[in-house]
Amino acid sequence: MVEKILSVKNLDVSVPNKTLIKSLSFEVFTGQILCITGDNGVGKTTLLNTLLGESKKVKKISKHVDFSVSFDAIQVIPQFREIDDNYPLSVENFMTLNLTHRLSPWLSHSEKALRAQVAEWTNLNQILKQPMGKTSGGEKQRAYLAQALMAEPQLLILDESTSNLDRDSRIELLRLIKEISVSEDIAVVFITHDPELVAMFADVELHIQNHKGVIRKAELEKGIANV
Ligand SMILES: Nc1ncnc2c1ncn2[C@@H]1O[C@H](COP(=O)(O)OP(=O)(O)OP(=O)(O)O)[C@@H](O)[C@H]1O
Repeated sequence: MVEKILSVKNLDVSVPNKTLIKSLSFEVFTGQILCITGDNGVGKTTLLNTLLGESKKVKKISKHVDFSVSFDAIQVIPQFREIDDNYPLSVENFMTLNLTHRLSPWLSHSEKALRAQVAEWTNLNQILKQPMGKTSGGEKQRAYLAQALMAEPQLLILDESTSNLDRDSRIELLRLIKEISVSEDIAVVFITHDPELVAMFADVELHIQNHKGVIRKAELEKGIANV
């Protein structure tokens, strides 16, 4: 069932002494990918940080930002991070690194079952025992996605997470995310500069220009069928 996860109404996005985006309004729903686009410096990452700040507040009194989920239900996958070639942790151990509610050093049956499910979704089964340092760029981003999915999020946020990947890996990552968002009812917010990915995968595009956000529908008919 489609559910509204976030509603933003007339929000001003600012940094000290400067308003970057004025009176921004949009909504985010489960099973959908919202792409946020716009030139460098228009305020996309600042918008994201503003929203995350609101989601952390215990008393939700903002007139402008209404989350139907708590901060714990939100996972962020940032831009590609450097992992040293000698980083020894295996892909499967990396996936469970952030499980916070563990009472013992061992995984429970349900955590193992979830890890197996997530490894299948993210196409990591063949490399679970491989050290993260020996994985490719695309495999690393899928491992970050898997780590985020282990938290069973309702909202997944990707900030330029594909920018260091080659075209095939970018498309594969987004195709997986699209499938998972639909099957697991996860809302996705994807900040990107890549028009091809927007055309293929966005359900809605929020384009920021001249301090304003404009909603554009992606041309879905050009979409996944052509991949
Ligand atoms: N804490 C801060 N104090 C002052 N200015 C800031 C601060 N944080 C960001 N800025 C400025 O605000 C503007 C928007 O930055 P932001 O990173 O949100 O843009 P962006 O749209 O995500 O850009 P990019 O596509 O390059 O990542 C930039 O000019 C940046 O220098």
